[in-house]
Order: sequence, then C-alpha cells, then structure tokens
Amino acid sequence: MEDKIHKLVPNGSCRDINIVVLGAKGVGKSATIVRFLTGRFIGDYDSQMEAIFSTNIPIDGKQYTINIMDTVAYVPGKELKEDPVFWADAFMLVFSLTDVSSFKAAQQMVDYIRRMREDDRMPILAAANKSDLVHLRTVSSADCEAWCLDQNCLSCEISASEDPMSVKTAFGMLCHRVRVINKKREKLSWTLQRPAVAAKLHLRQSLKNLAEKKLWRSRTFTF
Ligand SMILES: Nc1nc2c(ncn2[C@@H]2O[C@H](COP(=O)(O)OP(=O)(O)OP(=O)(O)O)[C@@H](O)[C@H]2O)c(=O)[nH]1
Repeated sequence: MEDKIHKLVPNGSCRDINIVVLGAKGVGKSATIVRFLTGRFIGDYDSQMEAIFSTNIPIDGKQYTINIMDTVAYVPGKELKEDPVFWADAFMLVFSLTDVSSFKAAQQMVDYIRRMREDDRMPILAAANKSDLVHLRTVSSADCEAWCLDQNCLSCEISASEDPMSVKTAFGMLCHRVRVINKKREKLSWTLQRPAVAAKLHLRQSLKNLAEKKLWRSRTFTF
C-alpha cells in the first residue's frame, strides 16, 4: 500500500473524485468511511496504514467514482505527507466533538493544506463526529461554524455509529462542492481558450506593460 500511495498522481478525470480523510487519533475516520461505503458501523477498526477505497455514486444526476483515502492519525506538530495532500480533490477533516484537541488538530491541518495547495477554494469539509455523545461535547457548534465560515470550509455534525444519513450527507455535500468548483474551472478554461478572449487579454497585458514602462521612465528621469 505504501508503494501505491507514493505513486499517487493527481486526478485528471472529471468523473473521479479523490477524497482524503484526515483527523487526529481515534476521532472515527475509519468508522466514518466504512459507514459510508458499507452502511455498517464497525466499532473497532484496526488500521495502521493508509488505504484507498472506491465506490460509484450519483451526484447531481451523474455517475461518479469516489476514491477515498483513509489516513493514519495526524500527530500535532508533525507535517502531513505531501503525496495525499496533492492527490486530493477534496478533504474531509474528522474531529470528535468530545475532544477539543482533535478540533485544534483539524485547524492545523487546514492551515497546512491551504499553504501547500495555495488554493483558497480547495473543497474541505470539517466533520464533527460522535454527535451521539452530545452530553460529552467540548466543541460548540458555534465555534466550529464560525471557524469554518472564516476558512471557507463546509461543516456538519455526524455520528458514524448512530446516524448513517449524516455520514452520507457529509460526503454528498463535499462531492457536490467539488463538482461546482470543477464546473467553474472548466468554464473559465473554455472561456480563456476562445480567440477573442485571448486577444483581449493579450491587449490588456500589453497596455499594462506599456504603462509600467512609462511609469519607470518618469521615475528614472526625476533624479
Ligand atoms: N460514540 C461514538 N463512537 C465512535 C463514533 N465513531 C467512531 N467511534 C469510536 O471511536 C473509536 C475510534 O474509531 P476509528 O474509526 O478507529 O477512529 P480512527 O480515527 O480511524 O482511529 P485511528 O486510525 O486510530 O486514528 C472506536 O472505538 C469507535 O467505536 C461515533 O460516531 N460515536
């Protein structure tokens, strides 16, 4: 599996969505993935390595292949592996709403992802897991929502153990976001390829260069 992970290439197909699931230790990453893929809850899932699982689902009426990577637990202060970060079209950051340190770890991971990918629109969903343990909550919905809004992340509360629908909805929201962003990108690249638009952009750039040249000359001659 290590080999497979190292040979990961970014997704080129518009009908495949690569999702990397990240989170601190014991937050329920594997339980969430297994629930989504099989509909079942497995209480103790022993995973020490990354693994990729695929499934086909319809999104907005079209069939997609979703490749989901389960990762090893994030250790605060340690950098994430680069390959999964560049392979992903989207990230699901799982934390436990009973464990504030796992929420802080999720925040660090978002910073890291944004820095590495240099893309503010990279789809990220923060999933507050274990909502069945709401009486043990230490992360408030308000804090989570405010942070997600600030970071342009989607957010939701899920329970891998008790609420299969919440898990399905979380993956659905994330895939929908990927589709919307990909559609916008496709439209933009199509527009930029049109000769009239390319000529206009070229003209604009030439005028900008000319203006900068003039400015430089006027500054040089003032001395
Ligand atoms: N109450 C409750 N327990 C959960 C839920 N999801 C997972 N768990 C429990 O949390 C523990 C960790 O679940 P895992 O799915 O192994 O978590 P993980 O993040 O993959 O763990 P690591 O791979 O060790 O980092 C297990 O004992 C699960 O039974 C949930 O929604 N509610």
